Amino acid sequence: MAPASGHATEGMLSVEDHLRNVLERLGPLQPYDQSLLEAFDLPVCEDIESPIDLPQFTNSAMDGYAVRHADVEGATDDRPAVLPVVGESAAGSATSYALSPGSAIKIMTGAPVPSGADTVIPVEATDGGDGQVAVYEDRRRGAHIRPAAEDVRVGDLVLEEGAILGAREIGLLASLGRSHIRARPRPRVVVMSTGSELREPGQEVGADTIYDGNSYMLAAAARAAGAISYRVGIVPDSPDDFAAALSDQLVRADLVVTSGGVSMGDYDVVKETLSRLGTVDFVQIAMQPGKPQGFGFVGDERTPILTLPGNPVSAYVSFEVFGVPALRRMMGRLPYRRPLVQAMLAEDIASPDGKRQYVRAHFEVNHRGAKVTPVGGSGSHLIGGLAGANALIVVDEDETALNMGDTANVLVLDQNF
Ligand SMILES: Nc1nc2c(c(=O)[nH]1)N[C@H]1C(S)=C(S)[C@@H](COP(=O)(O)OP(=O)(O)OC[C@H]3O[C@@H](n4cnc5c(N)ncnc54)[C@H](O)[C@@H]3O)O[C@H]1N2
Ligand code: MOO
Repeated sequence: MAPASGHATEGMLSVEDHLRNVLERLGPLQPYDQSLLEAFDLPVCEDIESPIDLPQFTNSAMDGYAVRHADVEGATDDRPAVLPVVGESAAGSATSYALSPGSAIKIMTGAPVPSGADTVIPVEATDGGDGQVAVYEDRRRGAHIRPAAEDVRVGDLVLEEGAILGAREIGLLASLGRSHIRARPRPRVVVMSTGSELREPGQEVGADTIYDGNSYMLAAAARAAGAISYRVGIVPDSPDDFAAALSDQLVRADLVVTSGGVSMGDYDVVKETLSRLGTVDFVQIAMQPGKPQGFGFVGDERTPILTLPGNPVSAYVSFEVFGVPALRRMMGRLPYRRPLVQAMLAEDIASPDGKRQYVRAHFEVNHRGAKVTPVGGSGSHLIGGLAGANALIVVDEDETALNMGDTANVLVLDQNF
């Protein structure tokens, strides 16, 4: 075998090239009418114009009495305005009253204001009477009346295509009478871990077996990115088992994510099995961690598949760098990638030339600004250190060192974007 020669990153693709390739080959999923809550946190795929006014009808902001302002003007404790109570308007009661001069109608919060009334006197400013009411305090004309259409008018553009459906947007749509909304489906991600050394949490592990942390981590990371995820039980390092498990899963997958079996070993089952199909490219990326990667399509439906390396930190970082943008592309959610933020570096960092390094770190904002501190070691197996991090420092390909006090680019994990 020829000895390795030339630059350490010769033959490797850059992170940017691989990510571009993934994003170019994926398209957004087809939108459909989803029930409102299903569409939570998804971008809406239509402009929404209001079909109704909000408020729909002029209504009371207080429990009290609907009156004509002229009939109560100047009322005080000593000289109350006494009016006959000629009816009642309660929220949800369809009765429509007209108020004749010199009378009052009892009214509840949210109930339609009778025509002829221009002011609501809260019950606290009266004796609360039924047959007749003594009003002890004046209010300005129009007090406690919520006019029809003061908030939203029929035909107003209330949400633009692409807006994210959060609690407030969903509340508004329901208030406009929308039960369904056009949005892309949440991608269904099937996560598979390969490795004959793996065991399920809860089972016994022996001297040469380990727990399958990756499939749990990646299934959780997919959910955090807004997807639905299904975790498949451990698949041993056998091409037949892997091919069978994969083909069983395709029916429920918009994206398959595997971990393990993509490097140079004798039992690298993912690479071995999928390379034969010719539809998945296995590449080496100039990044650390996360060097061996694969992306392509499998099955009759050409389901996209991301094959991530098995080292836990490599799998996590790879999912953050390639998986999260892939899912956001499928959801039609911009921006595809987590924005970088700048922070003051609290320690020196060395980084390999020609590779982009993702350094586990702790990010905080204090009174002096944003600060980031590397945590744990750099080994790709250090899941304990990974769990202690809340950020990744991104050291560019052409940087071999960053010094304490430098401004570093940081991916702050777990933040909505
Ligand atoms: N000769 C070479 N060896 C390796 C290279 C290389 O270029 N030449 N690359 C190294 C790098 S970098 C990485 S990353 C790993 C990737 O390996 P695989 O994707 O083939 O993964 P495995 O060999 O199956 O496992 C690697 C490591 O991770 C542990 N693992 C795997 N799956 C899980 C899981 N579900 N939960 C927890 N831990 C898991 C596994 O036990 C191994 O320790 O290859 C290097 N080797
Ligand atoms: O790329 Mo591996 O991901 O360095 O451990």
